[in-house]
Amino acid sequence: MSKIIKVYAPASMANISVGFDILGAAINPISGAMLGDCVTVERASQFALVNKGQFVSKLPKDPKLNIVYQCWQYFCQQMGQEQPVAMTLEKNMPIGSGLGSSACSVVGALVALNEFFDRPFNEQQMLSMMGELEGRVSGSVHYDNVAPCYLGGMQLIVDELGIISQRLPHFEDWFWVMAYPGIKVSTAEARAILPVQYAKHDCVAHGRYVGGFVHACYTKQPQLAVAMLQDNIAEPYRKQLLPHFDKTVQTVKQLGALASGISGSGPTIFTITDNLAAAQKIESWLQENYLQNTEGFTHICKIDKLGARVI
Ligand SMILES: Nc1ncnc2c1ncn2[C@@H]1O[C@H](COP(=O)(O)OP(=O)(O)OP(=O)(O)O)[C@@H](O)[C@H]1O
Ligand SMILES: N[C@@H](CCO)C(=O)O
Repeated sequence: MSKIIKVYAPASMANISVGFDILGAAINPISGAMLGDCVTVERASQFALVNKGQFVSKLPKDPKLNIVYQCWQYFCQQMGQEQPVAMTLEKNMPIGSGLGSSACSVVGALVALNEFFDRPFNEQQMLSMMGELEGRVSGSVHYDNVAPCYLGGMQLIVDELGIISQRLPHFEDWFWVMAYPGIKVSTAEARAILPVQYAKHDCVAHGRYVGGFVHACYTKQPQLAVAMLQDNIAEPYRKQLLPHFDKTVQTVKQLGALASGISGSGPTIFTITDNLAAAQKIESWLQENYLQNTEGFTHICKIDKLGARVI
């Protein structure tokens, strides 16, 4: 029987307000819906890529610009031999959503290829390849979508001593209400609007927030963690790209949100609560008020502990 590998790569939220480019988590809707891309690899005499899925029409028209094609090329280059395969991408994630859409395709493609060829690359080599590919489409190498999408859980990018990312403990009882309004924000553009330099007091505050959040996760202090979830690096500059962000944050707080922020570079927002009834109330309000068109959606999620997996 011929070998076929199919991999599911979950959506992720980068930054989580407090960790610009260094913190991210994979997410999983509690409804059981699969929020992520799937990539299939099988043997072929020449390379082929078939695209399908809800957001297939949003992919670049030139197939060589599809990041999945570039993943295959780069993977073969790193293996030192060109190996033709037939790949299928199920593009279920909207592009430019802040849910790590390109990361889903990159991670799905590289994990499927690595499994298909009996794992020529180890975890750190894989992560490094994923960062390189993500960097090609988003304007700079950052691991805060690819690392959680690949490894699952909440990931802190350390990138020292040969280790790119390590898992942080998270609060199991938190619900993450995700709302994608249906409009596109390009990561490269959302990066370009950020300042080149920050004032000393902002750097000090940022260090306090991210240090405090990591400490609170390890010492299981949810209240402190919530207080530390502040973004003084990206949110003040990016919120203009999102529909009435300040009013949305204010309203969901009144509905029971513990904290809210921009998922990745937006326009998806996340809202945290430890209460399912409040999560449902917030979700309904966001559906009515934050979605801008029929492509928008909401999901109540938990952190996905598994990351990319063969299905
Ligand atoms: N398979 C693919 N999936 C997603 N984007 C792709 C793919 N192939 C090529 N691209 C291109 O990569 C770019 C991805 O843009 P961008 O980084 O803004 O989206 P994103 O990954 O959805 O963002 P975010 O990480 O904030 O969710 C787009 O220009 C898109 O056309
Ligand atoms: N950390 C990246 C994530 C992009 O999805 C950014 O905020 O630009």
